[in-house]
Amino acid sequence: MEEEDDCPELVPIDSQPGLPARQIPVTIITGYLGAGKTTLLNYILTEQHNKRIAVILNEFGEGSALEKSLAVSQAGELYEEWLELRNGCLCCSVKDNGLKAIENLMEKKGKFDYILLETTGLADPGAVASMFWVDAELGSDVYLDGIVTVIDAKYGLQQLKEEKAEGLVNEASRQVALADLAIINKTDLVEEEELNQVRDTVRSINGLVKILETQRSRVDLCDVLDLHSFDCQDGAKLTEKLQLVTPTRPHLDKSILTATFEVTGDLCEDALNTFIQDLLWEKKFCNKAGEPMSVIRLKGIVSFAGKVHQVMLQGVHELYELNETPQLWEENPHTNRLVFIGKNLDKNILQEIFISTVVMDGVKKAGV
Ligand SMILES: Nc1nc2c(ncn2[C@@H]2O[C@H](COP(=O)(O)OP(=O)(O)OP(=O)(O)O)[C@@H](O)[C@H]2O)c(=O)[nH]1
Ligand SMILES: [Zn+2]
Repeated sequence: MEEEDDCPELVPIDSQPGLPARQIPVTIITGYLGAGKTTLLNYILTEQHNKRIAVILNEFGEGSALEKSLAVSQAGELYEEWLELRNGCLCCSVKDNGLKAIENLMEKKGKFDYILLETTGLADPGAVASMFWVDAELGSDVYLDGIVTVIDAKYGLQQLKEEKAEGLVNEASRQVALADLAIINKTDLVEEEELNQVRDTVRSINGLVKILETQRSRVDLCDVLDLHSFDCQDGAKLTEKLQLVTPTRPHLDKSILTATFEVTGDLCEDALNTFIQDLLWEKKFCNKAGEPMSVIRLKGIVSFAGKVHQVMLQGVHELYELNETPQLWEENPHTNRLVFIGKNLDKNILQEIFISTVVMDGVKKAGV
């Protein structure tokens, strides 16, 4: 009974009868060991906002003293329990993987309206992100809002350049490749010159990511929450974003980079699926050196023959989705924009294959 009292009863959000249950946004917080993820979570939880945020600290048991104190100082010995934090935030700490934690959380639906999921420093955020697409049941309750990665301004460069055995991408680079927002933290520890190098390296990997620089992970909450990085409700915004992407140059021969192209015309849907599957699954396309292209993140806006709406393409590792957006095609001819983040990418080769296999007869004129 005591325990019951510890679990705060807040007013359910979905209290209006007749309305469909609202999906809860999930933000994944990644970042190399010690970069400042927990500091960021603590900051978000104590900042003034009117959200009730549930926090999942991955591998809580093995976590740092700071992580423990977050939970312990707020609510005593409770473990895997609901804790009420300042601002009415709720915190659920789990040892388990994120999926189980979110499932548990969803049983408490109505008590929170945002989920922050901290992954361990070495985690591949792609694997965590994928579960939102693969698990249909989970997908109806929550949606992935964005992937945030925290980078240590002092050690980040070293971590991003760390060489791995042939064919492997280091964890820090993978996290940057998948991020929608990169927070370069601990700027107090570096000189301008060093900071510039970190920023340039992050940009060289991911031409799409928004970059912020912080001390003690102090960010504007609106830069972190409600990014809508994966949903297709605002197709116009994504088009705008994709237009701004510039291709990047790798900072090391084998490192990850961003390739992008624009092609006008309507696409054949089946052919696009084949193209994507050949690229993501079969790894059929190679660069000039004969190395297979490997894509970690894929984004795009495409035009299918016979569809008046723009279609959004989202890919994380081997999973991808094509979703119609509410946005109508206004420009004519239709411009397909694709952004690829990965290894061994050759934009020209990709674009040639795309034009010859996916674009329907007609214009077939390449832009950019
Ligand atoms: N100098 C400095 N130290 C910071 C800053 N932000 C965080 N720290 C310190 O860096 C250490 C690691 O921060 P955490 O937030 O625990 O990092 P984390 O990414 O959660 O670490 P793990 O969960 O162990 O991977 C702590 O001692 C923080 O106090 C900063 O901007 N400047
Ligand atoms: Zn942490």
